[in-house]
Amino acid sequence: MRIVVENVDKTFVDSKKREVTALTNINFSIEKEEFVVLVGPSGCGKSTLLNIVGGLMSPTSGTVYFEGTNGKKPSLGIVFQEIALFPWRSVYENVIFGLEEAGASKQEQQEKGKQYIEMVGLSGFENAYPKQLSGGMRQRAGIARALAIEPDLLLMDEPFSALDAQTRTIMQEELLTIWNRTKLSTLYVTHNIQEAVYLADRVIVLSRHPGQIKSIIQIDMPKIGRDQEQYRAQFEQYADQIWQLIRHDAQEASREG
Ligand SMILES: Nc1ncnc2c1ncn2[C@@H]1O[C@H](COP(=O)(O)OP(=O)(O)OP(=O)(O)O)[C@@H](O)[C@H]1O
Repeated sequence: MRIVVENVDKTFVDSKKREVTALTNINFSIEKEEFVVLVGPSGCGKSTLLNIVGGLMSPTSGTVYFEGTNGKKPSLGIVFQEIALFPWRSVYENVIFGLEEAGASKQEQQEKGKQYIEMVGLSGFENAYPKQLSGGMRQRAGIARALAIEPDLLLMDEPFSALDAQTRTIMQEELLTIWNRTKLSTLYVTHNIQEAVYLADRVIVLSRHPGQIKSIIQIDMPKIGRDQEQYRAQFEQYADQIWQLIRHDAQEASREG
């Protein structure tokens, strides 16, 4: 499956009835099994673009289409910064939610539920409720819920940004391990450059006012082990290249608060 974003523009009307161009002339694709990261300063339109790709919002003009679906409606797994788990459902019941909705058999629900709870490292917590979990564990449950439906495309909007730095590093590592097993086409939003270089096959750098693609950078390093000593110089080069591209916009964004 390939996802194509073609000539997408998005204009909002703000509370003072002024038009705000959030995105303009956005063109890119997500190839089968590709991990694409959208990076850019605050307000450049990352979340808007992710919502448009996920069909949660329509573009003002342009299209998003899926190739190679054999006429089937593509399925999407979505993980947001603040995972909205159902508080009245246990971890297991949250994880199988999408499978229930899709009408999967009880046996399939049990098998997939077990498989993805194990994959995110939550075995033993099946019967726990969201309020009993730490922030990192809630994100794990949310990821398992998104993965359990085995979606055609995984959309992640700053999934780890509310976590402390150590938990975040661990979750990034584990996400790569999971990705290596599932090979899901993924669109991942972050404003963190290190995270982008660590995870991406390709990084799409957005600029702001209006949000448009400034550059698309292929990360030519092995997917697993980029944090090893031998890649340190290359890693820093990519990070610096991206920082130079967004520096000016990021400074402006921080002045605007
Ligand atoms: N519903 C809305 N109505 C009006 N303007 C909006 C709306 N949603 C987003 N915008 C504007 O569109 C632009 C892009 O917003 P968006 O949230 O997509 O950016 P972002 O890159 O995800 O930002 P952040 O990193 O801060 O989350 C911003 O200027 C924002 O103010």
